[in-house]
Amino acid sequence: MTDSRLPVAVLGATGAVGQTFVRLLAGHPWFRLAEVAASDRSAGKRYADATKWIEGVMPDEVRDLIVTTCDPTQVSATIVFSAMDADAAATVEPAFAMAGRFVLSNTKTFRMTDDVPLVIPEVNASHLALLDAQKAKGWSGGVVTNANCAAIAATMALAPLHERFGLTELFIATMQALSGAGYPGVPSLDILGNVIPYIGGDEEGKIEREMQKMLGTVEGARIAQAPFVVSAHANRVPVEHGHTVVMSAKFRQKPSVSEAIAVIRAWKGEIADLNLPSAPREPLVLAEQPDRPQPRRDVNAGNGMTVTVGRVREDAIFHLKLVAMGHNTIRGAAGSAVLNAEALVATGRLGWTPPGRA
Ligand SMILES: NC(=O)C1=CN([C@@H]2O[C@H](COP(=O)(O)OP(=O)(O)OC[C@H]3O[C@@H](n4cnc5c(N)ncnc54)[C@H](OP(=O)(O)O)[C@@H]3O)[C@@H](O)[C@H]2O)C=CC1
Ligand SMILES: N[C@@H](CC(=O)OP(=O)(O)O)C(=O)O
Repeated sequence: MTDSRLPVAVLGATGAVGQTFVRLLAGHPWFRLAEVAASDRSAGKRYADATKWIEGVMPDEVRDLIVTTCDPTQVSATIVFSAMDADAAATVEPAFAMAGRFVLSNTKTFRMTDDVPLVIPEVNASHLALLDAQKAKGWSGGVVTNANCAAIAATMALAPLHERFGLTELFIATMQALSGAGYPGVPSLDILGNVIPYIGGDEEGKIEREMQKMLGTVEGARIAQAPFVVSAHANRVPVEHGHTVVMSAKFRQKPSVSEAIAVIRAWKGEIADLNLPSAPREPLVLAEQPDRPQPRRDVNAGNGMTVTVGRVREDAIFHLKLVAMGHNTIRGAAGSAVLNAEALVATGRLGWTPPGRA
């Protein structure tokens, strides 16, 4: 039987996020993982030999693929997921876009570039319109990015409140899981029984900048950022998966706790009607119990694509405080990029219709 799914590629396929792509794409109804690429160190090897597989069992269909370099002359897929080292992405991702490919990138490199959309489809699928502006660079493809993993969890929780009440000030402290640091990541003797109040690579700066872009609006060839200020504290904690963010927020119009809860419960987001394969039935869930969300209990909600919110209550300095938690390598990274690709396809930007859709 012929496989009518679209062949796709993963750049940085041997890394921690790359492996999450491989797991999420195994058995995907629209996409078939056909090509894997990584650094010169891995190129030419079988994927199974080049990769130190971290979680579960490596899918059979990828084991014997030969790893190529991250070069558009070596990779033929139109949809290319990028989980590359951020410095290498600076030249590689534009080269793919120039060669007519659509790059769905996890890296920080182009997130804040004016004409590059920074997308959580439920929050701002409309920002994909920026792809039209990228044509001015001579690109026949394009680059779509997803945000920092902690910023994604926070933005999803705040999106319904911002839409209704207008966020003005946000204080946020994160408790970020170890898988966010890649593999082998933080040495065990540094993190066991410990909390590290610092995450390198300007983690706090990314959280303080990226949310305003995601919650902004399209204005021609750029995004008019949402006008709120953020103060972030990022911490590494001994949790395997799941970034927890505790937040205090102030709004143009002060919501009561019950209004805030009602707005969060009612929120479905921008893509509810598109029926995308990776979209969870509920992008946001409000936990009933007073001691949730917790990574151990809630991280796999919606196959890792649901963000769980809890502890919505009054704040004596700001207006409201709340907690949100999401899977950092699924909703915070590879799962979001796959959902972005599904949104691109479903909105007709590839001119390709997936199997089973009219
Ligand atoms: N971990 C997380 O939760 C998140 C990570 N990200 C981002 O995703 C990206 C990948 O992160 P992560 O998987 O943790 O990192 P890893 O270090 O685990 O993996 C990096 C990948 O990039 C490849 N690579 C390194 N240098 C080059 C190069 N010069 N040319 C081509 N490929 C190269 C590596 O290949 P090789 O094996 O051959 O060295 C490997 O496949 C990073 O940009 C990170 O910031 C984003 C959101 C969340
Ligand atoms: N820095 C994040 C993971 C990451 O790579 O973030 P970014 O994609 O913003 O570089 C963490 O440690 O949990």
